[in-house]
Amino acid sequence: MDGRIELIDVTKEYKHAGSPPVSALNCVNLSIRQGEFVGMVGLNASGKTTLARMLNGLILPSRGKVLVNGLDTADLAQKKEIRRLVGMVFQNPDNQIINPIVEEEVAFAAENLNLSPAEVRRRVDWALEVSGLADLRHHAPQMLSGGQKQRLAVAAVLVMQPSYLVLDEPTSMLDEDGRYELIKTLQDLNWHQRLSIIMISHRMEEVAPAERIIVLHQGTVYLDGPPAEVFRSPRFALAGLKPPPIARLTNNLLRQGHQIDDRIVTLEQMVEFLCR
Ligand SMILES: Nc1ncnc2c1ncn2[C@@H]1O[C@H](COP(=O)(O)OP(=O)(O)OP(=O)(O)O)[C@@H](O)[C@H]1O
Repeated sequence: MDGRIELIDVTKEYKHAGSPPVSALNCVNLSIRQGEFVGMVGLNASGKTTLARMLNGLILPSRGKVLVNGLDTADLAQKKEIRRLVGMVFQNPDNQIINPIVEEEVAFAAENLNLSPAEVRRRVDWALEVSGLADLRHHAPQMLSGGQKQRLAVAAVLVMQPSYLVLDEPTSMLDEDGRYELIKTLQDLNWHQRLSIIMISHRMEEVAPAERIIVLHQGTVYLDGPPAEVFRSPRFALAGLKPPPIARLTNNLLRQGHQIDDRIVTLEQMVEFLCR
């Protein structure tokens, strides 16, 4: 049976002595299948980071349950396996990299899994290859560009052979080239390795290639569906969000009566359509 992450009636309240509780998530129900590419968007403070960190048990629900392939994130005995199944990549790669050489950084996580040296080597070679870093394996991480560092953070998670990769605004510190390379790497991992990608971003053009977009608004799942439907929904604007330029172009053309595939939301899809 295919795996999935399930959130069942999940509520999260942050409590600090002396202040009223802050409600970050309200009764969220979600199911993310293994192999899906999900973009998660929403205004500041809508609950995205809280939800992302719940997916591998970094944050536990105040009420409700999070199940990863059936394992409860609140069950301490499952913590190690859940952290292996659900890899996390954060905003700033500099905060995640601790080893002086690229391949040592990638090997580090695998060495903690009690694998044979041959298996560690095999996984490191594979992770560097699929992250496009094979030629940089002997470099010092601080010599890498922002985009390369972020792909190193991805490679360091991949050696654990996760089923899900959760990325919290991974491109926010990258330039355009770095963003493009990272998104391309994530798409390849999703297509070729069937790795689930769950990516938070403020840039709609980055989540447009996903197969599903989840919009969080005031701690609830406000919209959930294929990108074209989500971007066209009146609720998308009500959540304070603006579709990416190509989705707006497609909608304008449709409104003017042009014959165009209404699912087009990315530049690549538009180019393919026009060249057909
Ligand atoms: N550790 C915490 N203690 C108290 N309140 C918190 C804590 N972490 C988050 N919050 C509050 O929970 C709500 C949701 O925050 P969260 O960081 O999950 O939102 P977000 O959508 O990721 O925001 P952003 O886009 O700004 O990163 C906000 O009101 C935030 O202030």
